[in-house]
Amino acid sequence: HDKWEIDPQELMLLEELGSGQFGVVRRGKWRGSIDVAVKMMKEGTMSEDDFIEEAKVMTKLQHTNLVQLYGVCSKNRPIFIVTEYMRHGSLLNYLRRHEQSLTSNQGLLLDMCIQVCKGMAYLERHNYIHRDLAARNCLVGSENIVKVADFGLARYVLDDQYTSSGGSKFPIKWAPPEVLNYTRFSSKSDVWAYGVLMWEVFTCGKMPYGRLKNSEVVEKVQKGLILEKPKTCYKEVYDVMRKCWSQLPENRPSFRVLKEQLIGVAQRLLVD
Ligand SMILES: Cn1cc(-c2ccnc(-n3ncc4cc(C(C)(C)C)cc(F)c4c3=O)c2CO)cc(Nc2ccncn2)c1=O
Repeated sequence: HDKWEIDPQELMLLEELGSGQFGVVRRGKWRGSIDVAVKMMKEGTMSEDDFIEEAKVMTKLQHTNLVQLYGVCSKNRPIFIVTEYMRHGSLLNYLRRHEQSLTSNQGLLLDMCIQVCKGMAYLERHNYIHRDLAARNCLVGSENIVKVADFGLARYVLDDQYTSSGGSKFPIKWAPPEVLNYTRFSSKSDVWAYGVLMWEVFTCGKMPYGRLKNSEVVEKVQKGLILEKPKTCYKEVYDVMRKCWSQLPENRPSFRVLKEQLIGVAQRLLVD
């Protein structure tokens, strides 16, 4: 019996949560009581057989700061991807909606960054690359818990506007030089994206590089321009962001090291 295969008859579909890269996502109940989110994969958006194979691995990735994949309904079309439900939606929307109360709460902003870092350190330990880490791809649950979502799914997107670095949907503003030039993804390219995510958190959801066009961002990033320090951000926190934006991947810290550094900063800042 394939543990990762979910019987659709055990699912009750409720309201729509939004439509992501692959089509409509709805809230649901699994086996009567478990809150889930169900992605109903629009035909032609994903290389489904490859994903179904990978789902066996993904269901084994379990951490409090990762949105848990419960399984898939792959026996009929469209396939369903069933995950844990996070009641407050994307971190990006959460930051923008709560800007007033968050700007004065550096401790909470830093805690959110540390939670994402813990989830990413777990993926790094399992040699798992996210490929599209950003505040829009993290989710918020009860008691300000933050989890990383949709890790690894970028590999199965069929839309080449998203997959090729020249495409209109490629996340240029979260990409390091080696990804812009050679689409060379690694945990160190996830670290660069994590630095941009920290900037998003401390600006409560501003767009990185403002209204600069993607082509202008590519040019500036390759010249070594980096995002400016957010107004409400301690210098020690900005120093950590800057390390994530080292031009060379080997000069960026690992998520394991980042986690220790950020916890250290939190202890120093929150004692005073
Ligand atoms: C698990 N989950 C998923 C979503 C939800 C809803 C719609 N689209 C998405 N998204 N968003 C982004 C996304 C991105 C990708 C890349 C391959 C990385 C590009 C692949 C996806 F498959 C998705 C997806 O499905 C999500 C994220 O997977 C919303 C939740 N919760 C709420 C709660 C209240 N209001 C709105 N959403 C929730 O708990």
